[in-house]
Amino acid sequence: MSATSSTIPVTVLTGFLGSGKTTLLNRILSENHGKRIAVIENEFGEIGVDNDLVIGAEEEIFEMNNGCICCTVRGDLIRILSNLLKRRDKFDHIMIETTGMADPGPVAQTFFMDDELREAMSLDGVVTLVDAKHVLLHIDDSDEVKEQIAFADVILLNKVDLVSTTELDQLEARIHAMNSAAKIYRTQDAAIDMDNVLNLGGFDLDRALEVDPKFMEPEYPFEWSGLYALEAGDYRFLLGAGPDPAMNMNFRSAEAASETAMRETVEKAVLVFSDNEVELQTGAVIEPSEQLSQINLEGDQLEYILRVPAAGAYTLFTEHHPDEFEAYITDAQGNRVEASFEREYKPDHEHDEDVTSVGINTQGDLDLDKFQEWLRVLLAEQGADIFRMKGILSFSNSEKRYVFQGVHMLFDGRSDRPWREGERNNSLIFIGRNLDREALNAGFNSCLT
Ligand SMILES: Nc1nc2c(ncn2[C@@H]2O[C@H](COP(=O)(O)OP(=O)(O)OP(=O)(O)O)[C@@H](O)[C@H]2O)c(=O)[nH]1
Repeated sequence: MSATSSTIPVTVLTGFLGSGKTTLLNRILSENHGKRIAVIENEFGEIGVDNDLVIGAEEEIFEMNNGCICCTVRGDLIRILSNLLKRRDKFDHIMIETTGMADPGPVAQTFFMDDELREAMSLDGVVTLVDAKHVLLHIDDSDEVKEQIAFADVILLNKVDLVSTTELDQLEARIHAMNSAAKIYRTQDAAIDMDNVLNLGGFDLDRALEVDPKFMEPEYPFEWSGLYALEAGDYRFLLGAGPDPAMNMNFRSAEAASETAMRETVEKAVLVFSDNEVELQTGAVIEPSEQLSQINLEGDQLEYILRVPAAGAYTLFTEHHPDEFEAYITDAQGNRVEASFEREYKPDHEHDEDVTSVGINTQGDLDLDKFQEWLRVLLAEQGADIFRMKGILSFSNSEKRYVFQGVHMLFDGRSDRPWREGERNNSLIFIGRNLDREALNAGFNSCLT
């Protein structure tokens, strides 16, 4: 129950060496946003060179010089923050820059640990700078880079001038697969509206959903569906070479040519995709059915026949996005037929990362005791791997929303406003390493009354 509106917001700034942290800090300190910011630098080595690079105006800069790892830093940080508190009338916001090599966890944890600090300060957000040009050199073998991404509430994909849009798209997709709750901005010289990095107000579920309406969705065995209004007759489904030698698909009839009708077929298609597939070679005829077809995609120009028995609405579900294979449909005259509605789904096989996020979105009320016990055991066993968790919960004994966030084993929550009519719901997200989606869902569900 510590976070109140009178607490001082603290932003933790992370990012690998050279990613642009100092550049961002300089902006924050020189821009006229009306906030007085105290900056704490957590520097490597004996002399904090960055101190000279930061354009300090009225802001005070404190420096921690004792290296970067874990507990020593935390002790030092608590001491500095406690000193700052004695002068709390002098500033409105605290910014902590961590070293490029550090896991931001211990720094973020500080605000959940020390009683005095919990009363006075609240973690407003973790902002992570990512060097769009160089991050790929480190992302595979640096735990720090993964942790910095996983901890972030906001990610600045910086140095966009040094890479192509395609590279940026790929990088953003990869980062997003690791931390689906973070808001990602593309920046050059860390140019960003201050409102996007300061005063994030902890975790805002609406914002997370706005970032990715799919992040709370279950994963699907297909990536795409399209609804077509077709006449009776044969259509050609044409595909070029893609990244995979074969792909599962299901062609089925729909109730009507509407988006709702397409949505209604989704659960049925999920069942079909869990069935055994029938392997088909190029030229094969596919009729609308409950059959899962595995179409062979070896070759540059492939074609399957979609045989439509009667005029009506039909849905095509494909394991991969048609764009990956430059796939499209033509009628008998060779005219391209476009889908009336399309939808993309979050795939369940995209995560090549050991760091991922698991979102849970469930109706129903939680039993407080059961939930506390579940969380206690979960964090005792896997706290080291759970970097962040955030959520809004509905407890059976309360009329108010319960908002919480945590870092590793430590977490902090509070009741906020009353639930509105029809709004009660539980939504939370875990971001971490080796997360077991099914076990988390099952464990959470077992706490419902
Ligand atoms: N091309 C390009 N260079 C940038 C951009 N942003 C920052 N830089 C440059 O990258 C270098 C590193 O930026 P810093 O802001 O010092 O990075 P840092 O994260 O503070 O670095 P460390 O303190 O070493 O961890 C500087 O020379 C910046 O001028 C950008 O968007 N594009």
